[in-house]
Amino acid sequence: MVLRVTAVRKGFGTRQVLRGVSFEARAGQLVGIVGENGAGKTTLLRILSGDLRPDAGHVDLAGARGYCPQYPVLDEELTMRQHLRLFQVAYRLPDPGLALRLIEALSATGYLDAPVKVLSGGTRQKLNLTLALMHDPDVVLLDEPYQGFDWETYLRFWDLAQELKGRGRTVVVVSHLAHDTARLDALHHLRDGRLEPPPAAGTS
Ligand SMILES: Nc1ncnc2c1ncn2[C@@H]1O[C@H](COP(=O)(O)OP(=O)(O)OP(=O)(O)O)[C@@H](O)[C@H]1O
Repeated sequence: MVLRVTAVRKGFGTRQVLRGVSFEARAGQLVGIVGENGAGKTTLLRILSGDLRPDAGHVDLAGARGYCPQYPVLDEELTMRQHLRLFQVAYRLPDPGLALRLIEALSATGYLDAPVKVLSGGTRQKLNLTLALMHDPDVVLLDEPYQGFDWETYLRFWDLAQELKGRGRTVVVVSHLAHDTARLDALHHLRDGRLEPPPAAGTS
């Protein structure tokens, strides 16, 4: 099992957001987590990414993770290419080849030398997604990854997700909309701080 989440709990002040979240995902699985606004999806993904500590419970994750946050954390003054360069160094990659292929697959090559401050929301999101995927992580954690995408890009996103799955990567997609469920291997609803349906007993 590449990802095992066991009885994760998290609260902010007196508000208990996650009340015992458990699920598992194998290599090559595409898992969706849906829930209403404020259900705790981002909180859960931040815990999986290591950005936030749970109050209780465990996250066991094998390999490298790639985290695409809900809101892009980009420097307005830097270009796309400069972001790729920064992350290439941070990830210690010998070359930006995969990043450039992702930018190409998302039809954003024409914006490589534009500073982020002039980019549209959808194009920022393409960069955000590329930064999460460019080191080819084993577990990909995507928070509303297709927000702002036009229809063509949305379809390309799912092609990318399928390609990652085909190469044995584990992909977790968080969304407030439960559409395109046929593309997923498993779909969990986050409701009242727990996932439904609960994992079947004895599955591994
Ligand atoms: N750092 C924080 N401090 C206090 N409360 C927080 C913090 N982060 C999240 N919350 C609260 O936790 C609850 C869940 O928030 P979260 O962002 O995880 O929901 P979500 O399911 O991702 O929502 P959305 O679909 O609107 O993005 C909300 O009530 C939110 O206000």
